[in-house]
Amino acid sequence: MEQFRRQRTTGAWSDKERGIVDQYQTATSFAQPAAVSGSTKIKSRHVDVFYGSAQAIFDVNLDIRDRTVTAFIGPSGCGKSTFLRCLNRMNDPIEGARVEGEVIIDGENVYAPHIDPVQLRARVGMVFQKPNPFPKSVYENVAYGPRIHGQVSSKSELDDVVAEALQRAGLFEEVKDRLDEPGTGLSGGQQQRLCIARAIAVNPEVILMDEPASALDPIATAKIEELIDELRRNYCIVIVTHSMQQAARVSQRTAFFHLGYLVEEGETNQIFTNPKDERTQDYITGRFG
Ligand SMILES: Nc1ncnc2c1ncn2[C@@H]1O[C@H](COP(=O)(O)OP(=O)(O)OP(=O)(O)O)[C@@H](O)[C@H]1O
Repeated sequence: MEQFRRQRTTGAWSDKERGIVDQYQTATSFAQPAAVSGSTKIKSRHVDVFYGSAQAIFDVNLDIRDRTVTAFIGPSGCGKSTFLRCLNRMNDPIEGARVEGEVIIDGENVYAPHIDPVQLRARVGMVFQKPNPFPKSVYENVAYGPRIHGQVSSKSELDDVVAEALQRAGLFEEVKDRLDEPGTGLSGGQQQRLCIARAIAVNPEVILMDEPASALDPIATAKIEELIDELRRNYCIVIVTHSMQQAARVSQRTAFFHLGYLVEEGETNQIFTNPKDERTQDYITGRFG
């Protein structure tokens, strides 16, 4: 614990701040001891985003590691979701939205003219705040992606892909006798795990999660967090969260955004216990947000 008791670079912690930081430390149940050793999967370079004439993201340069959970935190409206959507071109369909700069995944700029956004979104899947299963069966929700992307050649192969995705999403045991029932009939937490299974089924490399547990109760949230911790063994995961405790629990790296700028990025422990920038310090200790 001693390493967490050092002074921050911008001055000594007050007792109140120290208490808050200690809470993050206690909240950190499984993510922190993990190695933060994944190679760089995604690089953003000079990314600006505009909605019409209003600029929402300013010159963001960020390296995101593979097999690591990176949390985006920051006050409401600071641009977390906007920047997350840049990573799989989900801003493209928004009228008036314009992205400048480069997002490079495995050495290739995803904004290059030859990139097909639909194929990109299979490689870089997304899970939203509100679970949004299709109005189809549990099975069809998961089978849809592999089928339209032509990734399977027979029904039995599709059955295997569906079962494996449900297993990886920690849902198979709960739904194996309900595969033909509507996905919308599952509980909120199960629906969110179904959406994660749907994302996994097309064999992505990156999973983006925009506040994936904010509509869920604490038990369902805990299951999603455990699942995220499990999934990072195989995927690059980026999660937007309003909960700093959640960021501390699930992520190994954290990026703090403020007013459209990336203020600071680093190991989650460092961001929460020894931030370099006073704005990060003020945010994590609740001075604004
Ligand atoms: N579709 C849109 N059209 C116009 N402006 C938008 C749009 N989406 C977001 N914005 C603006 O861009 C800025 C960043 O919003 P964004 O939703 O990315 O922030 P955020 O940090 O994710 O916020 P929150 O935590 O409240 O979800 C805000 O000023 C917001 O009003």
